[in-house]
Amino acid sequence: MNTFIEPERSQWESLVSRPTLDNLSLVDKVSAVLKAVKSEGDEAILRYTQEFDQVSLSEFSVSAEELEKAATLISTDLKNAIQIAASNIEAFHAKQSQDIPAMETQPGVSCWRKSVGIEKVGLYIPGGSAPLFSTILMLGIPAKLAGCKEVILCSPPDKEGNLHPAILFAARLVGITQVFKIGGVQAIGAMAFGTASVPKVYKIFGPGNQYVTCAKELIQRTGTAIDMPAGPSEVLVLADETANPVFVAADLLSQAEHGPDSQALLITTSKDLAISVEKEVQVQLDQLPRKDIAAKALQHSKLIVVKSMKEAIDLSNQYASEHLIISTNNPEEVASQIVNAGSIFLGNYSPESVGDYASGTNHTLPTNGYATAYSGVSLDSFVRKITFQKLTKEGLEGIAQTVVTMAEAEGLRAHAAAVTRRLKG
Ligand SMILES: NC(=O)c1ccc[n+]([C@@H]2O[C@H](COP(=O)([O-])OP(=O)(O)OC[C@H]3O[C@@H](n4cnc5c(N)ncnc54)[C@H](O)[C@@H]3O)[C@@H](O)[C@H]2O)c1
Ligand SMILES: N[C@H](CO)Cc1c[nH]c[nH+]1
Ligand SMILES: [Zn+2]
Repeated sequence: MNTFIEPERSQWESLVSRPTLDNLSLVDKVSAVLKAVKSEGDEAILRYTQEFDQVSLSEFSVSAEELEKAATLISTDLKNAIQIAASNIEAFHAKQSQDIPAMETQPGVSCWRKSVGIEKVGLYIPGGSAPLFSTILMLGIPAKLAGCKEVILCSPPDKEGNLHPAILFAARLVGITQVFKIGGVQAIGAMAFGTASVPKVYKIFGPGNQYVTCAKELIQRTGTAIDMPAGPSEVLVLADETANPVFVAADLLSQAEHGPDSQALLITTSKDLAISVEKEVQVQLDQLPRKDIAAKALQHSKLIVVKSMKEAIDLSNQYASEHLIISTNNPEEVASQIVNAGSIFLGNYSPESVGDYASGTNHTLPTNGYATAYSGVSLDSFVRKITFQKLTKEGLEGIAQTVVTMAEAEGLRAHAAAVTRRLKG
């Protein structure tokens, strides 16, 4: 890991930049794949699966037998762990439903709001460098709670042309039956445009690498909605001198191991802590099987020493991290001043990886600074909130003059007439 830095405020802008691929060539490459999937359908998917995943498939669809057999291919311990995580995620997401019962805004004017599940949704489950079956729980459980009728899933095949059995087990657990072995841009294109094998959906969910995230951003222009830009993982640890360097290093590495373009930041008021974390990261890095990936991510990760907790909070808000861990002696007080973050972990015993798997919160979160404007996935992401109103005749009489005055001021006489014609005679 790079040695710590002590920047002035004027240097902060460069600190909050992310390690992104060259945007123009990324967009060109992704657009070309999307265009081919749109015009050639399954044929283009086969070709790109060969090119990007190095596997030749004759069929993308996973059979019902394969889904059923998966339970026999993973350990009882893993099945139990997935079930405990699923139950916590379901409990937390079930609490998120937010209908507004009918209420009178003025006499005789009733308004209410109802959530209705999006009918057709597509879930992208990353699988390039690790089969992230935990993401199925994060997306499949709220989709079912929301009442989405058709839920399909795409994930990249491994070199033998298979999906990891834990992916299939988790899919079956949450009730998903349409599973496709398709990854990357071609998966996003398939779900957005529809092909002979893959149904078209109205909204696409799920995290992924920069190719996947760019494809999601581009298909929005063609009329398919997306959850949000959830790209390469990132974590920011905000710490004072009371933090434990062993825990902090472990947290930084837990996100660095996701991919070479992940980013891990420490912002601290303590130079001693920064020095200890730097040493500890090296010790722990050497013990990791994904050491090479994490080491690449650490090249653009940073240990930042600031002058005060106020500066630490300001810089953290400017960075707008996907995950923020607050390891200070007063984490609630610090958290109350955070306005930009995807998900926050308080105190010394709340490692970010607990949220990745099992505490109950969603791990599909905005990256690359989008936490300034986007929320992570929740039950809300899977519904449309339809508003309703019903007026009595007296209610319309009571509100008529307000509407007519405003409509005439906008020069929209027909709007006014839709009210007045009802009240004449
Ligand atoms: N923000 C979040 O909520 C969140 C959650 C989980 C994971 N993640 C991130 O998801 C990412 C998963 O990445 P991954 O790569 O392991 O899996 P992935 O499934 O996102 O991407 C793999 C696919 O990328 C495509 N691809 C690879 N190289 C390509 C190239 N040169 N040109 C075109 N396409 C190419 C291939 O089709 C492959 O199937 C990581 O960056 C991780 O940090 C983010
Ligand atoms: N940290 C990832 C979100 O950025 C989610 C994840 C899945 N598995 C492990 N981690
Ligand atoms: Zn993670």
